[in-house]
Amino acid sequence: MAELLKLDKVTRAFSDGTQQVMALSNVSFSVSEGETLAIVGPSGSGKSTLLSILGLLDRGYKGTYTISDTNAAALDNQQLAHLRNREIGWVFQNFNLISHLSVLHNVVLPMRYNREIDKRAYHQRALAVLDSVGLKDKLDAKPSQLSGGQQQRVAIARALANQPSLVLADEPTGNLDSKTGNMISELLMSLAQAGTTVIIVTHDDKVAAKCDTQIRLKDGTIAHGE
Ligand SMILES: Nc1ncnc2c1ncn2[C@@H]1O[C@H](COP(=O)(O)OP(=O)(O)OP(=O)(O)O)[C@@H](O)[C@H]1O
Repeated sequence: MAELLKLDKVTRAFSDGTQQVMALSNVSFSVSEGETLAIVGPSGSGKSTLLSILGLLDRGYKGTYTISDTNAAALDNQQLAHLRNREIGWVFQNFNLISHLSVLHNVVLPMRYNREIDKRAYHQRALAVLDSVGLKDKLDAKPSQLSGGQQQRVAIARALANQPSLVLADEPTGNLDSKTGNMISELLMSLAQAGTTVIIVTHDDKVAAKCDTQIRLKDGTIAHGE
């Protein structure tokens, strides 16, 4: 499979006023189209920092991040926002659905920021992704009327609305019981079979083991052979 993204010697330092914290040091790896990757490691090892860079939310790093043949550092804020909206879908631990919007309208929302999609196609596309996660019969429900697993499936449908090449999931099973978490991780794995790259930050070894590749961070570097 072709390469989707590549980090080359990515380093991210934060200053707390008196001293520098190296959140990431010289991190290099690449991920292919349709690959599933788990990022694991203890608290403070740099997982969130890495996810922010991969998600084009943080540009304060040194080194090179290339996604879809584009060097992220060469883009201005508007180009970055465009690339983010087109290429990346997010899934969070707490689902982050909009409580006053129906399931259907939560999924339509990201399309409203995508000028490449005709307004007339919104509903049809939302229906198709909701069908693919098994929630076609919950279109008018509000998030609070759904179980945690159903809410996460809506969130996955929303992440897919713009047909991204990359889905970034931050502890997607962290708020779910193990059976529901297993279903959600299987659903995320199935996205990769359709060619979407899936990167999951997780504390759950069972989720990590399902991924093609695991990266273990330790003090901001990739730990090998542990
Ligand atoms: N905005 C910031 N300012 C200062 N230091 C930061 C900032 N963001 C992260 N750090 C530091 O960088 C290091 C890595 O943090 P990060 O949040 O990436 O770890 P993590 O592996 O995601 O942790 P957790 O599992 O607890 O979420 C930590 O030492 C953290 O204190």
